[in-house]
Amino acid sequence: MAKEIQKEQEYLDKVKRTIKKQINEVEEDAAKRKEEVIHIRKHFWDDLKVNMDTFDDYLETIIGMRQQAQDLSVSQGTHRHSYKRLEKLKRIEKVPYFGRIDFTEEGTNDAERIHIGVSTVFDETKETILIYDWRAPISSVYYDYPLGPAEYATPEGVIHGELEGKWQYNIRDGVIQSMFDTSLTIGDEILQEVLGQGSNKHMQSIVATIQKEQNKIIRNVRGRLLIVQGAAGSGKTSAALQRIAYFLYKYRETLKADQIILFSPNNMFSNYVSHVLPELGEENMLQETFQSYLEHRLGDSFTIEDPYEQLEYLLVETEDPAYKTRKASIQFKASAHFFEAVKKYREALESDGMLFKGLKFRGQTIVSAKQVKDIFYRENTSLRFHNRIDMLKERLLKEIDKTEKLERKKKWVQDQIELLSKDELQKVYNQLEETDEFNEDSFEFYVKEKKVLTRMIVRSKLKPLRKKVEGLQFINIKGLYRQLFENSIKQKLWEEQDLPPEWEDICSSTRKMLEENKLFQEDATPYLLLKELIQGFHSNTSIKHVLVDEAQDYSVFQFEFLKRLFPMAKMTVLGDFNQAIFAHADHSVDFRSLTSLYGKSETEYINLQRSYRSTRQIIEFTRQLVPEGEHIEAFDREGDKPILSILANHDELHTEIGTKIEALRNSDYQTIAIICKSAAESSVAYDVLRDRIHNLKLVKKNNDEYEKGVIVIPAYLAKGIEFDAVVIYDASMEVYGEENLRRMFYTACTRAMHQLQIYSVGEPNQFLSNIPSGRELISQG
Ligand SMILES: Nc1ncnc2c1ncn2[C@@H]1O[C@H](COP(=O)(O)OP(=O)(O)OP(=O)(O)O)[C@@H](O)[C@H]1O
Repeated sequence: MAKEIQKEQEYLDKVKRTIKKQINEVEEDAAKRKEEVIHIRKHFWDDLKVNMDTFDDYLETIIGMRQQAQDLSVSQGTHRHSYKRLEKLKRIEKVPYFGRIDFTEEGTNDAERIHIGVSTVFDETKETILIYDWRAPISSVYYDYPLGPAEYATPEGVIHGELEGKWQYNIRDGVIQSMFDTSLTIGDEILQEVLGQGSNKHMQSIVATIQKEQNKIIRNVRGRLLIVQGAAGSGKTSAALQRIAYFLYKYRETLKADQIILFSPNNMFSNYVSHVLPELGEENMLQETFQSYLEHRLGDSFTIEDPYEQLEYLLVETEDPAYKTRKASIQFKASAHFFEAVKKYREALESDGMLFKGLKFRGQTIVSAKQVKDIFYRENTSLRFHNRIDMLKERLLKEIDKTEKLERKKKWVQDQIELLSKDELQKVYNQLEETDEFNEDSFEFYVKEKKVLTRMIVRSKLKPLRKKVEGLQFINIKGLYRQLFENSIKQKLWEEQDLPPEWEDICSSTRKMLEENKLFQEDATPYLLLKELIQGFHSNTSIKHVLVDEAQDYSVFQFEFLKRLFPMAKMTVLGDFNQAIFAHADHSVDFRSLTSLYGKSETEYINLQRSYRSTRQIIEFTRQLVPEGEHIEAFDREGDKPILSILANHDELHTEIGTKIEALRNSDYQTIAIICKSAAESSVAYDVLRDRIHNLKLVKKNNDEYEKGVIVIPAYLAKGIEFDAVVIYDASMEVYGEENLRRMFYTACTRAMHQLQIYSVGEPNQFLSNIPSGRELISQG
């Protein structure tokens, strides 16, 4: 082995020398480019002859300026490119590669040694590849095959061959620390080591240890929709991010990072995952939360409840008299029934039920709401709905034209002219000057001036009304959404048995919110969908890939919406039913039902069963918390068993937590989370524990950064992230007594990588009662 390592170190040294040389070359080039840019910027005006005397001089000046600007932009582009290349080379200088395959292509005799790293490195001749990018076609063999026959797809066809050897390297600072022949070692040594390390403030890339099933997700480019259901910690987010890097490599000629968008649950999560792509030498994709999109579209008209407010209400306000109605409302409004009803409603509006706003100008009605409605249902009825809306818009604009003409004659216009400021008058003269009317004799000029002023005043006063009509604001969307919850429409849309018993109360509370210009979370997407179904969809055609993480928290409305919003994009949806903690979860989409979005032939489904985040002991415990959890496989990494400690009261609890945190800190754990059920419980816990735990932090929904150290956090905010050690604040029956909190509890426990400590004040919750104590879980107290 020592000999093998030495030989490999020689290869590594050669690679390092090549990289160093390239760094020097690129550095030189980058410096030159920089100087060029500075020179052009500094001497932009010196090198330019500015002469505006004649039209030809003027033209020449403009052409010269354009040329200079073009030169500057080219130099800046080249400089940026050199700089990027330099950054890439520097990043791989210390660890140029992490794996190797020895592959004999069919029809040849010798195995070629293929070293695999984060990016491609050529030798000096630029003909031989010293390191293959992990995304290159041949690199897939490294992830997909054990020794023996293997193949990989290239644009020219499938290459068959024999995989003769497969190695993993542990390289640090340019020195090989160890290397593993994966055909000899049992298990994945490097993966063991990586997973055994402490958690980080930011998520890390996994390219050195991508697993076969994850590679399928990363490289899948077949259909329009890829659905990934995966256990907690199975690498869904990781796979999503490496998939983006893969796209950026595979389609590098045509795809830019800002044509990819990742929908994430909150800003803290966005921040947590924001380092993976730069670490891989790629620019970050766009990131958005669904809530921020809703705010962007509806925030001007409504105050929109955010999903965490909604969840907090459901977790905490169980004694509120309106609680039952609200819960039923949330579930109903996320259901397929409601979705179908909204679509049916929009269709029904073609023949009846549209609501409009009348047009008024200076207190006078131009067209009343009723007249608009009459026009809509009388004219152009054979056209399609959206064309009818367009025709109606044109018609209303014409009515405004008529009004404009009439208004010009009115006295208020003359009054306004007299009140015009000097500046405004100047503007009119300028206009007249441009049209040559200035040269005419003074009487005519006076008449024209008046005309222009009159036109200008009436037009500018009517401008807001025109804008409203152009923006289709004459359609009363709020009224139309409200109408869905009125008795007048009830029979048309629903079968009595489809409606929840709380229907009447749901209707009145929804109407009340609308009157106050507020939208419950559960109303926001249906409202927007209805608006778009009526006014036509806003779409973004530049986005080519949409990835939705934590997709179990999205309703059928939201998926439909994303599909229509990004009509040119392929979609990747990643989630885990067992972590569906949102209120509508009972009625949330089964991922398989998403097939209807793009059809069966355009949809692929991948299931990830193996979990990598936590130790075997933690996974063996957590998988018992959820139905069919026995299918979840643990990666073989050993650790302590989770511990359940039952305490008599909160004083004891706080003393115990204080001691536990001290012990965890002494064991050098960097990220420790005390996970609570809700923000309310977190706040209570924090107030007591802050005096006992030094530098304790409370995480709230608007936190942007994932903090190292010891934090108190509600379970729903800990989603998607992980901690070295997790302390469940109070897993008692009192706190988690409801069956619908099972997934929340599971989500909280599965955040732990190395240590899981569960406390319960009094009797533990029912999810723990099925677990044979003393085996996976040791009971103390
Ligand atoms: N192939 C791998 N190599 C190294 N680490 C991995 C691999 N796959 C997953 N991990 C690690 O496992 C942890 C969990 O991964 P990730 O967060 O992507 O899982 P997830 O399925 O999105 O989890 P959750 O559903 O609980 O949010 C991370 O620390 C990640 O780095």
